[in-house]
Amino acid sequence: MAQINPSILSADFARLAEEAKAVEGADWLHVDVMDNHFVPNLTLGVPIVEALSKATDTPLDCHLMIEDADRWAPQYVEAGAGSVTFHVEAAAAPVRLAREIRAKGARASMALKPATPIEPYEDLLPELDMLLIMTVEPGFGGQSFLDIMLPKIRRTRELISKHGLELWLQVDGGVSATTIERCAEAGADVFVAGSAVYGAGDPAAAVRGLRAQADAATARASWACDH
Ligand SMILES: O=C(CO)[C@@H](O)[C@H](O)COP(=O)(O)O
Repeated sequence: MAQINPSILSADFARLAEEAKAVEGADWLHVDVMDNHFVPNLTLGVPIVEALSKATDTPLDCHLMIEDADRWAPQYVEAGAGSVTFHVEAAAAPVRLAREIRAKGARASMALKPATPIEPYEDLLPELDMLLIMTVEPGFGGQSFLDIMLPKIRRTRELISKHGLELWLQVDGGVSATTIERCAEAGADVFVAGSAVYGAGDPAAAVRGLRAQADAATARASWACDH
């Protein structure tokens, strides 16, 4: 079944605990950590992740858009994240870092900006629990989905199948009722949605609607048949 991870970047930061509860029923809560260096925006850090992990039963999927990921990522596991995503562009030693995240008890995930190809990282895939393909330039919610990322999603799904991996394939940026089916058909199975969830009148219903659309699209997709 498709997983839907609401991004709290689109939530009301003054009411984070309530906003987390508003999407209970989602698979994970996506937490965007930005340092104003790796991306031109600044959000939150370890203390808020620690507080959020106590405020909700939904596991936290922390997406680190920060420099010096090797130093900081393990601290997010200690703060209570169940999954930690670092950007390959910001990690000096991605294999060592993925192993450290797993050894500390979280799922290890690596993200690629739109201009970063997947092919140089094929041999790293067995070290990961999830691969995140950014479908916008990281930094802000509410941007338009980049259709030109669909071939990268397809190629990544082929690599996952070729190696027989259980790796989850996440997409993030501009995912909505109008784009989620294309992502699912291309091979994504984990969907981050910010404005499409928190901009809806009923965020929990928006999660259910997106999941139903993604499941229907996956059922039609050829990649899912040999899964
Ligand atoms: O990481 C990011 C942006 O850098 C995302 O998680 C956005 O927060 C998604 O927001 P929408 O595009 O779904 O509004």
